[in-house]
Amino acid sequence: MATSLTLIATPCTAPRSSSSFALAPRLPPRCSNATAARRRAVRATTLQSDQEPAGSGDSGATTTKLSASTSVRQERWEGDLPIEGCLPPWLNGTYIRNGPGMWDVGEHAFHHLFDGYATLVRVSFRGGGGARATGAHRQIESEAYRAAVARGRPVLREFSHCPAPAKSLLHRFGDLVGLVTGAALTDNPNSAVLPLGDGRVMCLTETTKSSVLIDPDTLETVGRFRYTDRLGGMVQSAHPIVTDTEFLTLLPDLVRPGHLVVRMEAGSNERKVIGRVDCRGGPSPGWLHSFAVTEKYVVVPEMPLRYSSASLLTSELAPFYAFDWVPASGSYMHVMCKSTGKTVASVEVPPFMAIHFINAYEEEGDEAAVVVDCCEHYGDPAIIETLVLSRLRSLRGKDVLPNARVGRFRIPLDGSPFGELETALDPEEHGRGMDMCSINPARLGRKYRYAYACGARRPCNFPNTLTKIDLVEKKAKSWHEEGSVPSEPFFVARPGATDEDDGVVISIVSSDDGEGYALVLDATTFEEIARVRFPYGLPYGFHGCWIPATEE
Ligand SMILES: CC(=O)/C=C/C=C(C)/C=C/C1=C(C)CCCC1(C)C
Ligand SMILES: CC(/C=C/C=O)=C\C=C\C=O
Ligand SMILES: [Fe+2]
Repeated sequence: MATSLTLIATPCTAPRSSSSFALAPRLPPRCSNATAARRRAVRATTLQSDQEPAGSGDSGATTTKLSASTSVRQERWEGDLPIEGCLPPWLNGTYIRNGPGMWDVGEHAFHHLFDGYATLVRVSFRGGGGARATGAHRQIESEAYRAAVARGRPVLREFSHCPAPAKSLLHRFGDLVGLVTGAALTDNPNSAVLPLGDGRVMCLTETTKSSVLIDPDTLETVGRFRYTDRLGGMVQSAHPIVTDTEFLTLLPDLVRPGHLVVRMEAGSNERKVIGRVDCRGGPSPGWLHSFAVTEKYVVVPEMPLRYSSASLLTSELAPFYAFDWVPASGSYMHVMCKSTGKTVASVEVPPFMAIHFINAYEEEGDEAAVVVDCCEHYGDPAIIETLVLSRLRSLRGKDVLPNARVGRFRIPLDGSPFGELETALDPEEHGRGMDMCSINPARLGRKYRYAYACGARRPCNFPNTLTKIDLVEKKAKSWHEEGSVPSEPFFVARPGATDEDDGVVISIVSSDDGEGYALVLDATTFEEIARVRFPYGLPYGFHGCWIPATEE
């Protein structure tokens, strides 16, 4: 059983003490900004790293006291963070990362990585002469989280967890209503965190009700994001595409298999339909965690891992939780014009399995096409099972991470019925592991050269490197530290930069020896330039965002 760490009810700024954790002198002393004052760590008063496990469940193996998949319940922590190395003078702003940091509640231990209650980690950087970093860590107070803490068990349906059916007939009727209306589904927004064009910051996952606003400074949960339209639907992409002016997302239609492509203007709460794509395979839409856009088009993927209507209606788990693997139903890619809502291409493609799309762009000329890149798992849904917590905890060091690659689709725009899928670079370049990607946002929807992702240094059971992929030279550079699990490498451009890789990459690392720190890599060289340590280990998390500081 993995240990769970509970850091509850800590004051906003907990008592400060001298740092008692090692600051490894990995970087030249002349470059260190970690003055004595800044070395002061803020220790949460209730830190109990040797606390007994909170649940018994199926999490399996014995582990070290803190690892990436150890639950850390942190109601609120804020403090100064010591910096090792040099923050670039221009790095002024806030990085926030979302993810499932709490997989145990009461006696209940969750089964899958995607089940955990949403946990935010913030690092605010002020680079240059008076460099400073402050951090924060807080649970998102979703209805699912609050109910689970109050009852000592999950009450709503999570990714791999269905609450037991009610015993009485009357309550069974209540269950049915919950299933049909979606009220029984989680609102635990543990996937992405997105600054909207109007300054609001949204966290979300794949249920529509999971869209929640947070305060980026205090990490406080502001409240549910209420869509004022009447589009309904229970499910959404966990990765809307957000720019300064708009928010684009897909709403799978589970009744009449298809997807609504919708747009919401910055400042609005009303989504408007751009168009609808009908699914080609059945019996239901393919799982849609993320999608891609080009400058003119929205690309809607349809893969053979499909929502299981039976599971959703009965609250019983399907072979892949809420999904069925239906290879015979085929794989397709659809391309919709953003301005007309017309589907301009709908092609059959080789079988694929992708959770995250990297980017897409248009190729003009005689052979006009849309090129779409994704983290592709060789058309095998086994990656879902790889992310079961007991496997993550018990198989560390075993080479059981399924192979993945940068999959590149070419979707012809001339009416041809088939699209191609090829491997964009030799997967050995990134250890045959590939997921949790980002790009320079200035290249969104345009031809691009670099992607940042988590790759593998084998043997491993989970991606354990930060990798910069050069899609032109077909090469990769990696950062790796034994026993460390880094989260998605998030690219932040230097203000005024023109080169695509002029900036830094930020990731939060959870290490086996119980450390948690934000790592800052030079995006060009992919060398470490700074790390900023938290006073205790942090659980693994998914996706991040960057909010530039406003001029003082
Ligand atoms: C964290 C991540 O990558 C994915 C999370 C997905 C979730 C929480 C999916 C939840 C769902 C249900 C609870 C039932 C309905 C279907 C579905 C949206 C998959
Ligand atoms: C951790 C993960 C997906 C997270 C969802 O947002 C996928 C990891 C895949 C491993 O290669
Ligand atoms: Fe994701």
